Amino acid sequence: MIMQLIGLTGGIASGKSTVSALFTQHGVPVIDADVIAHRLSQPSSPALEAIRSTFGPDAVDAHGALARDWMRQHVFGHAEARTRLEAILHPLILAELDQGVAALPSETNYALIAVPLLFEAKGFRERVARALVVDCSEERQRQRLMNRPGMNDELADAIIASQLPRQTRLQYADDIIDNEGSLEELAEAVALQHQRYLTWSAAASP
Ligand SMILES: CC(C)(COP(=O)(O)OP(=O)(O)OC[C@H]1O[C@@H](n2cnc3c(N)ncnc32)[C@H](O)[C@@H]1O)[C@@H](O)C(=O)NCCC(=O)NCCS
Ligand SMILES: Nc1ncnc2c1ncn2[C@@H]1O[C@H](COP(=O)(O)OP(=O)(O)OP(=O)(O)O)[C@@H](O)[C@H]1O
Repeated sequence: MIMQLIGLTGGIASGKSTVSALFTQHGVPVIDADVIAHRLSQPSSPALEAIRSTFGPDAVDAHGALARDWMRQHVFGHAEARTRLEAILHPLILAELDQGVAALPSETNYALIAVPLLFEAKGFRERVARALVVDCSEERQRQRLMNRPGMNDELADAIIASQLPRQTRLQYADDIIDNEGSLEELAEAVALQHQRYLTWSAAASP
């Protein structure tokens, strides 16, 4: 059995984490780039010293972890700063993704790699056989995003503008999960897609 990798992506607050949790309920392993990025922002991380020397002492909090609020304000709406942060974090995220894949059980049919910037950032798309996009309208996306603590219109605009436009992401998709509706509808869509991937991964393995 050759394990197949699917890249799961979507705009901010489109529902990637919710979809990941639903695939996990079907026993599908999910390796999440956001979870890795959060781990890399903890005090012991090799990224922190590079972040401090690039962005200055304000980028690190009193405990030695990444100052997330500070960094959010500094990178969204500031493409050059965002590129510098990504240049530090993305190679480390890719290395941890590869380690995670290598540690998966050998009997795995297929696994998901959840990556918000699957199409935007270098190195991610080429690691997966197919790209699965979680999609919803921009109105629904903003509605879900604005429920997040500390969010405001200006920050939401800046984050959405730093990601691919919805239509471009849909053009790059191999598969799409619609997340405009209820959680029940989403669970049904994931169950259907899971069956398709089981069939596809069995056919793709010699
Ligand atoms: C800027 C940071 C500190 C803000 O932290 P915050 O807690 O607000 O966000 P969190 O990390 O939970 O990410 C939430 C969402 O923000 C969006 N996002 C994160 N990083 C980026 C980015 N570089 N460009 C565009 N959107 C991004 C994604 O949709 C992601 O799902 C953080 O997002 C970060 O360290 N980003 C750089 C690492 C990265 O590129 N992560 C994406 C993995 S491919
Ligand atoms: N179909 C749905 N019905 C109702 N609420 C939903 C639905 N899908 C997602 N949500 C809610 O919308 C919010 C965003 O979803 P989620 O965290 O899964 O998105 P995400 O794409 O992982 O976000 P991020 O880009 O920040 O990582 C969450 O509060 C989630 O519970």
